[in-house]
Amino acid sequence: MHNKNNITDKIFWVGTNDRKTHLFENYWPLPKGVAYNSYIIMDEKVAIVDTVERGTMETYIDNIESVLGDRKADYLIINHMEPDHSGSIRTLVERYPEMKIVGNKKTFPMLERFYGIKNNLLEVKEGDQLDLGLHKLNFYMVPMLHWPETMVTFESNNGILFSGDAFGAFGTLDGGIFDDELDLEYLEEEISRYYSNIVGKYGRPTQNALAKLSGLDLKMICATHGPIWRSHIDDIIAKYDKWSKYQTDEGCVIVYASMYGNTEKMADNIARHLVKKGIKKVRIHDSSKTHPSYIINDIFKYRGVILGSCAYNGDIFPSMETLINELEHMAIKDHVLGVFGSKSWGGGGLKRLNKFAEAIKWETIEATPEALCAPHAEDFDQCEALAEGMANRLKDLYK
Ligand SMILES: Cc1cc2nc3c(=O)[nH]c(=O)nc-3n(C[C@H](O)[C@H](O)[C@H](O)COP(=O)(O)O)c2cc1C
Repeated sequence: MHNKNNITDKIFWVGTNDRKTHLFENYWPLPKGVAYNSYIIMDEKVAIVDTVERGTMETYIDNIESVLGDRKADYLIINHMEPDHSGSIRTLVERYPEMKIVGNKKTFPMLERFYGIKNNLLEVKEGDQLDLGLHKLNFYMVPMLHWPETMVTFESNNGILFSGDAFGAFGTLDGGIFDDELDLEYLEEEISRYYSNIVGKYGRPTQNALAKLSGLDLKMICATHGPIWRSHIDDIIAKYDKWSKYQTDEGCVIVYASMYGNTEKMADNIARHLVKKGIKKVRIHDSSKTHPSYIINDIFKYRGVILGSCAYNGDIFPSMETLINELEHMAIKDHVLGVFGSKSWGGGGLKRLNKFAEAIKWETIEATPEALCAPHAEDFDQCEALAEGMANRLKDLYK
C-alpha cells in the first residue's frame, strides 16, 4: 500500500476492497463489490481490530506491514468471528506469534473450531477496558448483531466505535474511506441492502445494541464493511433505529411470478389502480428476474406488499416460493399484505400465498383475485378491489 490510510494520527484503516466476489455469503449479489475493514491502533501497545476475508489476504498483509514496519502486533481484537472478518486470523497468528487474541467467552470456542487456535487468548466481558497507552479500549457485548459472539470496541479517548458489522454496508471504498469522502448517494441502496438482508432479521438485538451504545460520545463509527462514519453519524443511527423498528413509508411493493404474462397483467392492473388512488411509491418486481435481496430491501422501505403467482405443478412458482420462504425466515414485521394468482385447473399459487399470509401474520387485504388462464373483466374488478383495499389502508395508516 503506497498511501497509508489514517483515521487519526495513530489509527489506520488497513482493510481491503473486494471487486471479484459475485455473491456475498455465496448468496447476496455484490454489484458494487464489498470492503472488509480492519484497523490498527499504534500506541505503546499495538492493536489490530478485526481481519479480512482470506481471498484478499495478500493485500491485507501488505497494508499491515506498511503501517507496522518492524513493530509487532500485541493484540488482535475480534469483534466478530464470521469468516469474512476472521479469515486472516491464522496468518496473523503465524506472523505475530506473541500477539494476544482478545475476544469474549463465545468467541473462543468458534476460534478453536474454525481455526484450531486456543492459545494466547485474552477474554473480555461487558465493560472491561484494555489499556494500550494513550488509547483505552472498552468492550460491549451486542449478541445476535448478527451472531451470538458479536461485540463492539469503543476507543474512549478519541470516541471511536469499532462496531463490527453494525452500521456496515455493501460497496467498495473507492478512493475514500470516510462517509464525507464518498458518494453516499451512489452507495445508498448498498447501505440499506446490507442492513435489510444481513442484519434485518435481528431487529430486537439491534434495538438493544442501540440502547446500550446511546450513552457513548461517538466521534466516529468504524464498521467492518463500508464507509467510516464521522459526518453522518446521527443519520446512520437514525436509519438503524427506523429499520430495526420495522418502520416503513407509504408505498407498495408488488412482486409477481409469471411464465406467460397473465399474472403480470394483473400486477400491472393493480399498480395502475394503486397510483390512481394516490399511492405514488409503487415498485413492481418480477420474482424470476430480481434477486430477493433487492425485493426485501424495498419491503423494508414500504408498508404495502402485494404478491401474485401463477400455479405451477400443483404449487406456487419456484421463484415466488424462494421469496416467501425468505420473508418467513427473516420474520419481517408490520406490513399490509395483498395476494393474487392465476391458474388453469386446480391452482396452487394463490393457495400457497394464503398459507404464507397465515404464517407471516401481517394484516391482510380481503380481495384475493385469481384468474382462470387469462384475467377477464371480473378478475380486473377484483384487482381493483385489492388495490383499493390496500390504498385505503395505507392512506389510513399515514394520514
Ligand atoms: C409447467 C406448467 C405447470 C402448470 N401447473 C399448473 C397447476 O398445477 N395448476 C394449475 O391450475 N395451473 C397450472 N399451470 C397453468 C398456469 O398456472 C396458468 O396458465 C397461469 O394462468 C399462467 O400464468 P402466467 O401467464 O402468468 O404464467 C401450469 C402451467 C405450466 C406451463
